[in-house]
Amino acid sequence: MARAAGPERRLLAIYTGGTIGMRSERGVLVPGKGLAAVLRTLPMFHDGAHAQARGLPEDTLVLPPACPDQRVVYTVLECQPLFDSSDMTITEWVQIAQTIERHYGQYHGFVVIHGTDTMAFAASVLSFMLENLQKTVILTGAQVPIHALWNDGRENLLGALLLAGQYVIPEVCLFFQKQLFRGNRVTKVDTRRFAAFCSPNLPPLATVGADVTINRELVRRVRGQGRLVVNSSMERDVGLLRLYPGIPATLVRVFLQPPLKGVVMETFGSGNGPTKPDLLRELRVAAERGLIIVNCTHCLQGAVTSDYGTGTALAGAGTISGSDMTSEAALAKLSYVLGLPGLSLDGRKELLARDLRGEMTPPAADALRPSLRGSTLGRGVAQLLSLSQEADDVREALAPSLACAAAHAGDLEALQALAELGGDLSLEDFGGQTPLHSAARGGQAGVVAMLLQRGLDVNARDKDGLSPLLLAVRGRHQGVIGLLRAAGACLSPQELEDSGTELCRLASRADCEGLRAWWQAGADLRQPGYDGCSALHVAEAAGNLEVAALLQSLQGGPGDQALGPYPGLHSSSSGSAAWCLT
Ligand SMILES: NC(=O)C[C@H](N)C(=O)O
Repeated sequence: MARAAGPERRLLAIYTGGTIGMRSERGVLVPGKGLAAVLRTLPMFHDGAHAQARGLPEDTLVLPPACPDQRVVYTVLECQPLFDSSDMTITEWVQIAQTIERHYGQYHGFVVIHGTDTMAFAASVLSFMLENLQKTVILTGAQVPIHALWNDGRENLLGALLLAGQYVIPEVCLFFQKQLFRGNRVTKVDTRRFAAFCSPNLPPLATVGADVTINRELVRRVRGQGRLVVNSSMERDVGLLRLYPGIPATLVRVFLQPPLKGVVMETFGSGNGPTKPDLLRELRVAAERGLIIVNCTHCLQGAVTSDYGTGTALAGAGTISGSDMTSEAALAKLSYVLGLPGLSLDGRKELLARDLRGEMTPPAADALRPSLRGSTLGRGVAQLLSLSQEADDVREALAPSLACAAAHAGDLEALQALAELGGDLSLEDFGGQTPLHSAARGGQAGVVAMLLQRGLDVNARDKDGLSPLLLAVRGRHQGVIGLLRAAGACLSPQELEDSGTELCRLASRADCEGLRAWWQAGADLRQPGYDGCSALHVAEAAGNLEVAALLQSLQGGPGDQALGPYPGLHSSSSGSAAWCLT
């Protein structure tokens, strides 16, 4: 974390709605359009003379100077429609994350103007969706509209803009009433007071008074150079169940039914609950069915412990500890972890037990990562994870090779752990291979799907010029070839030209599987070899009728049957028309 350098700091302010811009209509507050126009009239939010002298575009606002040699310049993107945050869901938060992703290169930081009612949920969800964040993202809003005479909106928004403009705090934060909190640690605690939020288990990252005080030791460090990844495939079938004295087991049973995949259970005190056998049985049955139940305390402060028999009984029924997470953070984390492709149930539970974005105080190291201890590779990753922050250089040097090894072995858990560590899964190992090459060579379809979803270059070449597709063809990994082709992989002109000789060799060996793999990758089976003969010539000359028949049936043209969107890869963009930024 550092004070940001440079004479001009550009910010994007994404206005989603909330009280800050609301107007009264027929006696009730509703979202109001035109926040940028209001800000333009307020001297604390816009220095018109400077904007004119600089020739800044019409839609760009500039703050008066906070320090002599730096200006914070910002653009307000107004969402359409605007929301009372009570109406917001993961769909809208995914769109905010994607907006940040689209504009990530153009701006130094981001402010999200949001209603306060669900701001703690929004901040938690965004913190998990935005992986490898290297820029400041601050959510803010108000209890009273900004155009009212006495309001908190001006101070909150100005503070958020100044902090995001002047400091690099690479986290999703929430700024309210002079305090900058880690977004996934907050909860709304007051319906009217300006101090609407608190962060019960983590002190503020910064406080603003006459001076700005940054709690440097609390701010998360950027790990690795990985590019921003937006995890938009969040699981929506998650729920929140608050226990109360005497809650009937039948009610719990109904709540835990499919399609629910994960539930945050708010319990008493330090994670305790009723130990009635019928209730424990319902929990056990659901957990055995694969439902993940995270135990969070309904107390504002403190953590789930194993101090009481009534708490360990819940653990015995298959619930997992949410430590000191807020329910908002636990729900968001559950949605994130369940949305990750290809992980085993144990792998998901392990991620839930681990501190991923600073959302929990890390549990004791020996309680962590049981499944990572299962293999040599997993042990290596577990050791890397436990290295102190000073060992970042070592970690960065080893991560690409470990990622390739994990991809080749199909070890999704180890890969996910590396990604969580800030490891850039698109980095090459010493041979120039990315984990996608290794997974393709190893025929690991699950890993290939996961890496493609993270946007790895499908046509990357290693130091020998080999692509993942060619490696999958050589290994005859049909599932992988299909995934790569659907994501846009194609053989290069040189590979297509060289394929003729290889096809002839396969035909001479009657290797039907190999021929099919080339066809599936888009090769033209009529391509002649070095001597001008095609694979069909070779098969006929050898009298191999089965191979000849196969070639005749396939050689109508390259195998394009796999082309078309790979389900899941592009799904996140669907529905964006329903909510867009103007
Ligand atoms: N203070 C606020 O912003 C409350 C409003 N109902 C909202 O969440 O949008």
